[in-house]
Amino acid sequence: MKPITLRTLRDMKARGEAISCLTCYDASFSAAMARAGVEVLLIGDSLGMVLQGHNSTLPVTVADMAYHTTAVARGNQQSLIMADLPFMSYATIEDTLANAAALMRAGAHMVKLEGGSWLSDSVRLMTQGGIPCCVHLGLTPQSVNVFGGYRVQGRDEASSTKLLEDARNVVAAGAAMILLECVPTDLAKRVQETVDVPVIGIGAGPHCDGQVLVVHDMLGIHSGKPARFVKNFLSCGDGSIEGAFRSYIEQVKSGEYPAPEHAFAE
Ligand SMILES: Nc1nc(=O)c2c([nH]1)NC[C@@H]1CN(c3ccc(C(=O)N[C@@H](CCC(=O)O)C(=O)O)cc3)CN21
Ligand SMILES: CC(C)C(=O)C(=O)O
Ligand SMILES: [Mg+2]
Repeated sequence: MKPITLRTLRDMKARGEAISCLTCYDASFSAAMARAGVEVLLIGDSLGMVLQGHNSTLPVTVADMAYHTTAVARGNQQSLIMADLPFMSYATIEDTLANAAALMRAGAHMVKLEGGSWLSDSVRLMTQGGIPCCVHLGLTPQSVNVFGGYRVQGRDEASSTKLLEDARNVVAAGAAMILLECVPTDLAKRVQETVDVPVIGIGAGPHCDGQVLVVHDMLGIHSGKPARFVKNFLSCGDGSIEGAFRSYIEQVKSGEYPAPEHAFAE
């Protein structure tokens, strides 16, 4: 099998084949996801919550991200590996370039940052320097204290217009992918139609070019009430973990997931 690249993903968007993405933090899960055929593995800063036990992603460091990225990269040669730049590691251009470079040296093929139009200069410089970028819009968990909780974003006219503008601007600056978290289904559809790069969604409805979930969530490991977009795929397959990954890929590609109950209608 040929390794998945950004070209593969752009071709998938063009022919309407949904892209599957899961978070991944270690070599064993990386190998299992590659065997199942998950196209994109995200070393998410959600590891601060699901691995480290913090109640937000803010304590995660670049060293933490690099450590897990190294492990995931060793686990497989097939999937596209994307790593989150953690909280406050991209507040200045100098920090952004140095920290993104550290994640690329650790084995990432691209990095993801949370924000909007203000990231344009960083995105342009990283892309020019050889670091493809995904910009995460909507519910950006590193801003939980600004939002006052994990709330759906882009629900009113002003914020949905701004989100669409942000998507246009970062793509014009060179962003190779957009990730939309917890936004109304219709807004995600407008973004997907507007930009010519793949749009991956979580709690963003069925019209995105692909879907992502935190692996712990889709295997049924969560404390308390899971978010609306979470579905347990361990109980969908043959009971094995690789079976859960295969069920996830199948349901993302067939459109069975996400169903309306996993999305925000408005
Ligand atoms: N295990 C885990 N799964 C995740 O998806 C995840 C993390 N951790 N950590 C980092 C962020 C935090 N995320 C979250 C956390 C909570 C909600 C949540 O409770 N959302 C409400 C929406 C409430 C509203 O209507 O505004 C929901 O019901 O889904 C969403 C995303 C997504 N990320
Ligand atoms: C939830 C996904 C999109 C993420 O950013 C993470 O796992 O950190
Ligand atoms: Mg993240």
